[in-house]
Amino acid sequence: MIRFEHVTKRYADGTTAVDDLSFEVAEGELVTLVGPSGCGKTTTMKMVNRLIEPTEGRILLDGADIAETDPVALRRRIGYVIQQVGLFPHRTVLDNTATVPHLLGWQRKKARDRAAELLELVGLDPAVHGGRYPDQLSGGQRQRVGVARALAADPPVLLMDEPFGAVDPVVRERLQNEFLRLQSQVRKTVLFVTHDIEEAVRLGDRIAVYGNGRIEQLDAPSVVLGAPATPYVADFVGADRGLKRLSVTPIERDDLEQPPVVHLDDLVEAALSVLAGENADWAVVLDDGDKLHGWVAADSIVHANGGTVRDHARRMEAWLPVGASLKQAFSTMLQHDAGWIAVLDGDRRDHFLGVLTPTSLHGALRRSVGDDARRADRTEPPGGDLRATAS
Ligand SMILES: Nc1ncnc2c1ncn2[C@@H]1O[C@H](COP(=O)(O)OP(=O)(O)OP(=O)(O)O)[C@@H](O)[C@H]1O
Repeated sequence: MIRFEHVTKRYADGTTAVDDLSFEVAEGELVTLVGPSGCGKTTTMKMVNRLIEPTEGRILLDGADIAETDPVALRRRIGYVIQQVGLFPHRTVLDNTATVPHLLGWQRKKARDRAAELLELVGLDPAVHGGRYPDQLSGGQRQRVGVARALAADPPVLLMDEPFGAVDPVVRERLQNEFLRLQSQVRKTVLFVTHDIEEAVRLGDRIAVYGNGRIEQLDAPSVVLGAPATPYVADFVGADRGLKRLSVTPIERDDLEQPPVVHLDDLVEAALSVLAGENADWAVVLDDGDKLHGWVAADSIVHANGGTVRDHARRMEAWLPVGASLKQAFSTMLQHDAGWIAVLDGDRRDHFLGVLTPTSLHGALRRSVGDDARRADRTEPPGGDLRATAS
């Protein structure tokens, strides 16, 4: 969808801001550009909407060279969100949001309806906020309007330059989560500039780690964190990259352990024989519908005088749906002071799939490094020479 072919930008004073850059962003993909200040991220982004012209190379949008497209027409196909939102102070939030539809000549009612729809989508009530002026909003709300405005004409491409950089960390995390939810609905092709590795990892389908005008590595976040391509990348992502990996690695079914399972109405003797057969100290307890109830310990039933598991089972509150992150798994273990957590089928609520222990959690983390490295190999853009160049 967006393709950079050997793009170089040298400014008049001789600074090479971007150096022979070749990479591709697929349709519907969100690529974060991350790196220290001055490494060429913004220059890369501004070349896409022709606020800056490359010195060499070309950029293709849907296969067409953007140098041959009228810049104004081009920019109408590209939503642009920046840190200093740039809302018009004397226009209402609704009118600000409808800016591009107005420019495109939409009828007033259609443009305002679309703006109201977009405000709802970014979590602002048009009836409450639509008539306000930008200075009557919080910083986080202004950023949301910036996102709504960029999406108003439904552009296929979004460029976002540190859009959440000016708000405090709590609001920032909320905006990031909202944006992820939004992106899962609208599936735009997004280039997102940030200097914050946490943000890059959280948002990006892939992240491009910049160093001095070049991309040092372009891969899925878990690969960048698990297998940094160069010492520079390893240093940039930080010594705690293992911890960061936890938040981008989902629990998969194959990660789970299968302890013995008994049911609430099983007789105690039957449960004991299951436990003995598997040489286990405890078993997961399910109800009639195979939904998680809790667990039962061998030593709590070994001296029981008849009865069923129901009389001895304990409830288990530490559970997560499959697909939740390993970070959530770890955090749930700590929160419940539990040595394991139950993993349930997210689609069939409460349907028990298996358990995750610290050992299997570690296994999952190691498994995903290999998986992602293989996946990254398969998703190389066509044409071997178009790989992001590692210096
Ligand atoms: N108009 C200009 N003339 C000369 N040099 C420039 C110009 N604009 C940017 N540069 C230089 O180009 C390099 C890349 O700048 P760019 O703004 O792309 O970096 P960045 O990675 O986005 O940085 P930041 O995170 O600080 O915004 C820097 O060395 C910068 O000083």
